[in-house]
Amino acid sequence: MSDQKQTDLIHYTDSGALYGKPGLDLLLVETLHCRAVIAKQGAQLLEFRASNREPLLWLSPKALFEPGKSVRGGIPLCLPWFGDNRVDPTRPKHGLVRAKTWELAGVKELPRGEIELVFTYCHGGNALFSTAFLCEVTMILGRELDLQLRLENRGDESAEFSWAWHTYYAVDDVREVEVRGLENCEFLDKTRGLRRFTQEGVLTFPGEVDRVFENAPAQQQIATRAPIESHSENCHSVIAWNPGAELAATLADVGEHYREYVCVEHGNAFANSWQLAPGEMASAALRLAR
Ligand SMILES: O=P(O)(O)OC[C@H]1O[C@H](O)[C@H](O)[C@@H](O)[C@@H]1O
Repeated sequence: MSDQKQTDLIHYTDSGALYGKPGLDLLLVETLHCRAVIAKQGAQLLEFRASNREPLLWLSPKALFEPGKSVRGGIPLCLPWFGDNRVDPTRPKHGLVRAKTWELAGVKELPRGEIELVFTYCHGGNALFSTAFLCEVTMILGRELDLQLRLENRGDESAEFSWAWHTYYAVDDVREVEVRGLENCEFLDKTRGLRRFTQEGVLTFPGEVDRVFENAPAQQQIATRAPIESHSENCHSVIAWNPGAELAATLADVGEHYREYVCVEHGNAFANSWQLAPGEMASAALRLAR
């Protein structure tokens, strides 16, 4: 692919130019198939919309674009731990990589016109997470969205990694959304001290919902106007979250907008966390379509 083509399809821009809030470097991808915006911080997809389709992702109108802080919306990647750190809860929630600047290691136009972007982040090992690791995220931006994760333990001891693609889907009203594909599955309820329950029927969001499904099925459907299909490979945990009105009012970058999204996150957390030996590599994938 020529450099010219590369610059035609990908624009290097920033959050000041796109959202009127300077702070983060962004990539804007516009092709016949789709439009996407990605922050180099966290390799975080902020927007994705297939041509003539509804936007897949929600980006908060109150989002902040501050270096070192995850942006509210799109698909932040939580890694190397999901949620509170189990050893030391004072460590940042959801791990480290969502607030770090990643390297754009590859850009390719595929034969059918999809754009493939490869981002890498290398952690050297520090007081927050002692094991060194290499993380690679590949995004294939076409009519559908394909995400792939490769994670390698580069340390000299075995370590536990828990992680999730923390996807914020755009919906008309979360109170009318149904998530299908989790019926009869057990979940840990984060709003009730992580006690275990069984999901009776489809999952709905009448108020605050924060549920961790371990050993979850590979496919879900978010039933709303213009339904969303998710298909994962080697992602055994699904986390469903919406804060509801009361909790949202305490989140400066959500507030009254909580009805506009639902999070259905895919990864490997809690009982599904990855234990990787030195030099061991693991991978997973997620395909999303609307
Ligand atoms: O506000 P954040 O750190 O991005 O976390 C947002 C949410 O992420 C996950 O869905 C967790 O299960 C929730 O407990 C958490 O509130």
